[in-house]
Amino acid sequence: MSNLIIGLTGGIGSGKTTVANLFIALGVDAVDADQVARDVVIPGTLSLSRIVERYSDDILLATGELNRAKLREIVFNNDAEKQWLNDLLHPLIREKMLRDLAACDSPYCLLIAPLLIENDLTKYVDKTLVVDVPEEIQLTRTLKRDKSNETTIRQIMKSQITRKKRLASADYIIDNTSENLAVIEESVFQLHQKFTELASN
Ligand SMILES: CC(C)(COP(=O)(O)OP(=O)(O)OC[C@H]1O[C@@H](n2cnc3c(N)ncnc32)[C@H](O)[C@@H]1O)[C@@H](O)C(=O)NCCC(=O)NCCS
Ligand SMILES: Nc1ncnc2c1ncn2[C@@H]1O[C@H](COP(=O)(O)OP(=O)(O)OP(=O)(O)O)[C@@H](O)[C@H]1O
Repeated sequence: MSNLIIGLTGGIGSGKTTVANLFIALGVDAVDADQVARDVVIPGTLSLSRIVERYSDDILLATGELNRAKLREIVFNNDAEKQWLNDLLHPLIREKMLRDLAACDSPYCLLIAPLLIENDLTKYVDKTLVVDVPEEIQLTRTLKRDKSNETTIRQIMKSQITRKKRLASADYIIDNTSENLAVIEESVFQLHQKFTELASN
């Protein structure tokens, strides 16, 4: 169990994974809620059967895995379906995430969670680190990365807390606007030293 848990959050496409990978390269253990969300719907799980019951086999890829792109289009364009999926998955995600966090043993560890503030997961962390970029950058980077469309991405952004409220909940902020990775690496390194010191006190 680590001495200190840092909650790393940010809106869709803000750069949570990019920033988290820089901490991981420095030897920091991390639990990624997006990865946990994938783990709880692998073939053979009860949750995947519930999803198939609701949307039929059409929601699966030929491999039997969840067609995530298809479910993304459904839930982020229909609030009731999004609520149904959140109610199904969030308790399972929370349980596995807490188990994985207890197994971390670097001096401090990261909980990477896009909905850290929205889902009141801040109670499980000691400090909140927000990865921040302007909304237009979130949109352009996500569109470039995913085979999605602008309407869906804007819907996802709308279903998350506003940038202003997220920043107001932050103990620390990483500005991820620069496209020069060395700049981001330097911010991460400064924070790593601060967190290592906090964890040793
Ligand atoms: C709908 C799904 C299958 C789409 O999968 P896809 O691979 O396209 O996206 P991925 O899971 O990588 O999520 C991408 C980003 O979308 C945003 N996002 C995902 N789920 C949600 C949600 N329920 N509410 C708001 N934003 C969300 C986050 O910023 C996340 O980082 C997937 O997002 C999902 O299962 N969501 C429900 C579980 C959840 O809330 N996951 C977030 C971590 S707690
Ligand atoms: N500083 C940066 N400069 C240029 N591109 C970046 C930068 N940071 C991240 N990206 C790119 O932007 C996209 C989104 O970044 P990333 O996947 O790290 O965000 P995320 O917050 O984890 O996203 P999601 O919420 O969707 O899981 C990726 O394609 C990534 O390579």
